[in-house]
Amino acid sequence: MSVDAKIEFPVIEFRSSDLERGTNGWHQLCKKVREACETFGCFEVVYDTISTEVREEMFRLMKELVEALELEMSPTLILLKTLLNLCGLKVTHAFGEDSLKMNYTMSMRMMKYMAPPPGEYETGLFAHTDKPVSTIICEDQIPGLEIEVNDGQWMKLTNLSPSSFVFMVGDPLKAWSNGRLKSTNHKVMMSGDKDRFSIAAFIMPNEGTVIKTPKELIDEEHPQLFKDFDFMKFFFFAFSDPARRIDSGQLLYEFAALSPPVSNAHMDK
Ligand SMILES: O=C(O)CCC(=O)C(=O)O
Ligand SMILES: [Fe+2]
Repeated sequence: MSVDAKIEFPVIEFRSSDLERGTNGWHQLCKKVREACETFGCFEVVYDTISTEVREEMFRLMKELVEALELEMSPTLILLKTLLNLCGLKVTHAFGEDSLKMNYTMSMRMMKYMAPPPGEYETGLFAHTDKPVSTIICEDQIPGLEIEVNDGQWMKLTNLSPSSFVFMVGDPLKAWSNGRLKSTNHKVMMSGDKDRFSIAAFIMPNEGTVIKTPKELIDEEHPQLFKDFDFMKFFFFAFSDPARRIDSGQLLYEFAALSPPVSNAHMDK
């Protein structure tokens, strides 16, 4: 909806001839960009070097991938349920209570990790545990993802099949499962001479979702480790300023740890 018909949103054409530094065209372009940024803080970029066909193809493929990932997600949740049961955990009731049922949106992020200088081994993404409920990573066959298997021991995920995704448990799922599911510390390390591209699909529960450990997962042997918490509050906390000083894997404990753990926390609820 247009707010005021008299206000004209700046439209700036980026012609390749004007992109050469120091030319007249370059100076004029700089002036237009500066003015637009001063008045509006944004502007429309007309840049036809990237053809409409390439853009259309990119969005078509992205839609295809999103649909595939959405399909992938439901089997993954079923798999989780099965895994928990196979681990001997008495969770049949918990699921029959729909405790893992939630409404969520999937947000996606595309990443490009630049190849490091020759011969170097460089951090592409610092070590962290994921803050969404779970993540599915799709990479372009250039390895780089590493997971921490023991304290300080990193395992490189190489030789992933071209049709595989990597599923990561996030901190909220770890809290929900009373620590039984592990939210693995992971990072991206770059070596070699190729850039790496990846796409991550994050499961973000809707606002108001409370992460609550089902009572079936709490007993004398497995006291409740985390209090019930609002997912969004945890998410905002994890990306807040004070959280910067805290190790990523510790954030969940800082935010929601019950100290000491409680073996009958849910019993009378
Ligand atoms: O790019 C990757 O392989 C990992 C991305 C990741 O861990 C993240 O975005 O949380
Ligand atoms: Fe991650």
